[in-house]
Amino acid sequence: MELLAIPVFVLDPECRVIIWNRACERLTGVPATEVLGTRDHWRSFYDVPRPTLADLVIQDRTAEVGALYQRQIAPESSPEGLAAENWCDMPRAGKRRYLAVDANAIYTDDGALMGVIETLRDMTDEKNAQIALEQQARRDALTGLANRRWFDETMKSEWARALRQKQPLSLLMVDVDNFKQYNDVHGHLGGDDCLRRIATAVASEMRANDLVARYGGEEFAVILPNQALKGAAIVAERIRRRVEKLGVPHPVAAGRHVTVSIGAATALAAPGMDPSQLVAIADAALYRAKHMGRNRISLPLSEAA
Ligand SMILES: Nc1nc2c(ncn2[C@@H]2O[C@H](COP(=O)(O)OP(=O)(O)OP(=O)(O)O)[C@@H](O)[C@H]2O)c(=O)[nH]1
Repeated sequence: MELLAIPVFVLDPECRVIIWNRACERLTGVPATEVLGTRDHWRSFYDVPRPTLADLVIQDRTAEVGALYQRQIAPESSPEGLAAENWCDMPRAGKRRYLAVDANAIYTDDGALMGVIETLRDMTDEKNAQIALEQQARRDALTGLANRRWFDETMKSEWARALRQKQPLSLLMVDVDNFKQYNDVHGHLGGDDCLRRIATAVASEMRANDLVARYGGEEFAVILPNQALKGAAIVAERIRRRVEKLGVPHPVAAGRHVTVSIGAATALAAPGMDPSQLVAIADAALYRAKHMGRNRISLPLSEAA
């Protein structure tokens, strides 16, 4: 076991380390001499005290795996023990790692527990590749912003959160003005370039919890969690000005520059309502902003000054 290429450690029935092989030393950056005979093995994997999978098997706490691990592998694939995957802090190795872990009990001939063997597989590269793929599938290819699917998912989860926390949820619909004429003069590729510049400008005005998405065509949507209408109007006006200041020449617009119109909406989520109503209210406000002459923001009718 010492020379196995796979990282392995073994705990005795009192959860003390009795084997910590070389590959485990390499993975964790912790020499065997430091952990053998101790119950400190968790320190090699986590910043805060918590059981490893082997501890859960020994202590018959298998019901806790779901809460403690990112992913539990179905028991059928590991009938003798437990299998799970988790992000580990790896304090001594200095680099977070995604580990696939198996923990299997070893018994004496007369059925007494001798210990539990835990094997570890570093799956960080595979996990990162999977995350990158998932992220890519949620982004709009032209602008790199969240795509419509990500927008819909976020609206749903933020709506549920707003309902739970009794916090307002705001939404901005941002639409490029007279974009058809821009395309007509600069061609579709020129239009694409303009959309990218606007996307970057809108995204630069956002805070960490906000989500900017390409809603479709030349329309963007901005989700502002925990934001009341007053704050949403301030963000909207900042975005409007930011785009105007880009100074992208427009062949026919009144100010000769590309501008956006923005409709804002805010709701205190209530049971029986759904996020599509917020989209409809913001869309109606956007329509009014267009109707009033473009390059402006508009609030829901009941809130407008
Ligand atoms: N270049 C480019 N153009 C797009 C894209 N998606 C939509 N468009 C164009 O955006 C234009 C939108 O035109 P309209 O809906 O008439 O709106 P508009 O000309 O912006 O007028 P208002 O919204 O009323 O100010 C159309 O010409 C679409 O072809 C895209 O991905 N790239």
